[in-house]
Amino acid sequence: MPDTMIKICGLKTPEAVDAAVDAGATHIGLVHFEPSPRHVSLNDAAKLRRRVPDSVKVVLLLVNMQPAPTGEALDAVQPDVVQFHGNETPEWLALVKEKTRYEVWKAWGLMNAQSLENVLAYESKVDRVLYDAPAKKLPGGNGVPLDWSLLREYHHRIAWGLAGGLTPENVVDAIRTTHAPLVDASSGLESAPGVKDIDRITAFCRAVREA
Ligand SMILES: O=C(O)c1ccccc1NCC(=O)[C@H](O)[C@H](O)COP(=O)(O)O
Repeated sequence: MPDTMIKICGLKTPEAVDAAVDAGATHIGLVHFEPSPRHVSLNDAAKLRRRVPDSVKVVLLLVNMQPAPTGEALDAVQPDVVQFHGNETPEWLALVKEKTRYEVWKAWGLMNAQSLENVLAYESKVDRVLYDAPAKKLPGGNGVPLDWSLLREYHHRIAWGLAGGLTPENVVDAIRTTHAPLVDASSGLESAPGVKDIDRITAFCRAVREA
């Protein structure tokens, strides 16, 4: 079984980015969504992006942006992946995938078996679906686990990843329950909203490798 990919999301500082890269993250996430405590400006995201080695993918995270600002954000940051974390339609994401060079991910709030069926509207329109807990005060980054049993023995038709309330303490169980090929964590690796804890980033990556 290939190693589980690791996305550390909501990074705002060079120190946190460097720590995630050094700890073995395969993806680092930059949130451009002003209501989030992890929001980074496009200028800061571009600076952080430039310090990431080619071996690690940079994911720019957007929420319900219109086409023109989406293009401006992608041009400014030049990520490897764009993750849409709002109510973006399959048609819009298929257009982004067709017209740009970016890997396209769709975050999907997983509530029940029906929501697992509903996400199939994005099949062949995105590169990966990131299953997360349903939106709460924020569309994501809420620190709430989803029901992993929904994914036990599920036959996935779209490349996927697991997010939602993952921590160094629960990620081994999450991987063993779901066999997620990628895990994503944000608030569970923080000492305060938006403040990443370097030791927790390191512990999370170590736990994933031991799963
Ligand atoms: O992280 C945020 O603040 C955020 C805000 C708005 C939309 C998405 C956001 N995060 C996206 C992610 O991919 C998070 O890593 C994911 O939702 C898991 O977050 P957490 O439950 O805090 O680990």
